[in-house]
Amino acid sequence: MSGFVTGVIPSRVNPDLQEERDRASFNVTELTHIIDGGAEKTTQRKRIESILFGDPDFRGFQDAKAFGSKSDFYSAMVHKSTKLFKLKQELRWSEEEFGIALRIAGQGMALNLQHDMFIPALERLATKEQKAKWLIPAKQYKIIGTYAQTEMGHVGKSSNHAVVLATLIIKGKKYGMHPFFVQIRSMEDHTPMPGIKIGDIGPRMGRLTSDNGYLILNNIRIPRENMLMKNAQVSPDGTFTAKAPNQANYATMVMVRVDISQYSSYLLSQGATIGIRYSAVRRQSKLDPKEREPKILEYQTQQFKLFPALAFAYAIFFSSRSLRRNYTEAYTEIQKGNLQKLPELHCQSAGMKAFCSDNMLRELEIIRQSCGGHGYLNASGIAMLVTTAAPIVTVEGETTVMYLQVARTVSRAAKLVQTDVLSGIPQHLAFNKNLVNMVRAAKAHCYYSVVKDFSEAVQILKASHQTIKVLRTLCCFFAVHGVVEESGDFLEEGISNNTRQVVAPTAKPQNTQCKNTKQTSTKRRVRDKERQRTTQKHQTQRTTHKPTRPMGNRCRIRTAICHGNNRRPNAVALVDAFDHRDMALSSAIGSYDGNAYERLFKSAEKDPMNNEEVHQSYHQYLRSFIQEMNKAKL
Ligand SMILES: Cc1cc2nc3c(=O)[nH]c(=O)nc-3n(C[C@H](O)[C@H](O)[C@H](O)COP(=O)(O)OP(=O)(O)OC[C@H]3O[C@@H](n4cnc5c(N)ncnc54)[C@H](O)[C@@H]3O)c2cc1C
Repeated sequence: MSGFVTGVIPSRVNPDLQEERDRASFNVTELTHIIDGGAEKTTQRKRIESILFGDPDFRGFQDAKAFGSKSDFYSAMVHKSTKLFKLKQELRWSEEEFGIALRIAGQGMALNLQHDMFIPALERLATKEQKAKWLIPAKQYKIIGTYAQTEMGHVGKSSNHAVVLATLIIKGKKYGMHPFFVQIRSMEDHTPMPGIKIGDIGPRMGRLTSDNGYLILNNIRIPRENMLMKNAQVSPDGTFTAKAPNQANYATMVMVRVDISQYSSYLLSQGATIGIRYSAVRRQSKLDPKEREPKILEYQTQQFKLFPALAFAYAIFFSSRSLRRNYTEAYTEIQKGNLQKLPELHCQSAGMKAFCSDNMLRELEIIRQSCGGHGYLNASGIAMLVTTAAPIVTVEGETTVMYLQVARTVSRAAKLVQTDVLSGIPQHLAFNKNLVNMVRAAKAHCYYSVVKDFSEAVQILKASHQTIKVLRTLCCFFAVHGVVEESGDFLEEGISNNTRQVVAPTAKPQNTQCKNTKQTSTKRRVRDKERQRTTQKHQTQRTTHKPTRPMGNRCRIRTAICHGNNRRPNAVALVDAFDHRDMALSSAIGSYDGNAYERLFKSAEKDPMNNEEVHQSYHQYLRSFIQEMNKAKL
């Protein structure tokens, strides 16, 4: 009997989903181990998951997420955060274990900034003596802190201390932004310190659980010793000495950008799991009038929506893991006083932060729409992912601004600015005139880097032939997807004069695709040299060119990708490999057993609106209104 009627969720896996799993051509557990970083890391993660989801306080939050006021959410999250901090101490979790717990325990934890920014800022910016004074109490949760760089958006209700980034002025001379350690609330009763105005930033889109606040410092005197002086010092007589370039003061932001890149792949992998599992159990409309309604995953258009998202999730995963390695290496050097790699790291992390979060948000919204009406429900899990992801493109460096930082080192964009400057346009105007091209160049550069990282990761992977084959196919798909999406640029640049050149996969699915991608990137390398020579020719082509119907070709290529590579059989297995527990996904339509409708119904029943058959508003307003209308003689 259906769970709709009995209110019971079947214990069996939905046969439609099982059918997809049975088709997989590779070992899912092997890929899970690769994602976790080894079999022992999978065991470690599962142990932490069991601790967290075995605790009713963490389980109960799944419902609070769906029903409740902003204040309820915040309270639930403060409770959850403090509980997690205590667990860290009681179970003596390492930083790595705690990082896993933070990722799994949920998005938007109220006190996340303590570990995301406050402690890292003290670690990176404080002197040895300052660390003894503030870092140790922060790690013991004796003080709760935030990181306040922009005017609004940091922790408002929870924190009692802040690392404030402010302009240092000595005797009227400005020395740039520097970090200061400031007490913002009383340690006795949590009231704001004199001269401090602090509060919640107000209703916002999603993120109901996090504590975003405003902070105003009015005539606050911060003692000289409270400037975090690892990178620059001010002596009692006002002498300023810099030990490192000012960029070093943004080391915390670089670290957070690396975190965001990795977190983006995590959120997108959750979204892809929900979208693909749901599409395997949802049947709708007719393809063949004689057959039953197909799974929506059968539709090419549905594959168009979901497979790029899946490829992005894997691509960003491998690339951000490589960025993490680079960061760890560079940070070790930085700690030894060698700051040589800092500018490169700054640029890399800015580009990856923008690329990963930007694409994650776009793909999540596509997945949400691919779930039809249920994608609109909180119970789907996907709607919550979109609102969680939305501010990530803005925090720690807004996407465009980040891309522009990358563009400053992209040679083609620099040439465009240079050409304008040489023609007599003032530099700032030349810069502004080329901003759109610069962002496009930065995006292309980032896409290329992610493809490169992904393919290098697959090349050195020690795994079975089947698993490597699946990942290689996914990597090729991701590369070709980028070419297709930007086919206009490829045509314009003369890299391809007809996008049909990359349609070849239909004939020879995987190898030909890789070859074409390789050819394309080789052509890209020689593009700059050729560009000047061919400019004249292109101009002639553009004016005399017969339209090549790029949109038609674009569709054909995407069809070829989805079909030719025959990736469909592995779609469910590829998302299963992320191994998201149902508790972590918090999705009625994306659960492992695929019993979407029963879970949706059960979730709707939990809505407090359904506690009574007849809502109080009927007695208050509706009944009298209906009666009045019935009496009225019209
Ligand atoms: C949820 C959330 C949490 C946050 N947490 C913190 C926190 O803990 N600590 C903290 O200090 N801050 C925090 N912030 C603030 C956040 O860091 C900033 O909002 C972010 O850096 C963007 O800056 P902005 O709001 O000033 O946007 P703006 O810089 O004003 O951007 C607005 C628009 O102008 C464009 N623009 C700006 N500059 C340029 C340029 N040079 N060239 C071209 N276009 C440009 C942008 O592309 C964008 O389209 C948080 C914000 C949010 C939403």
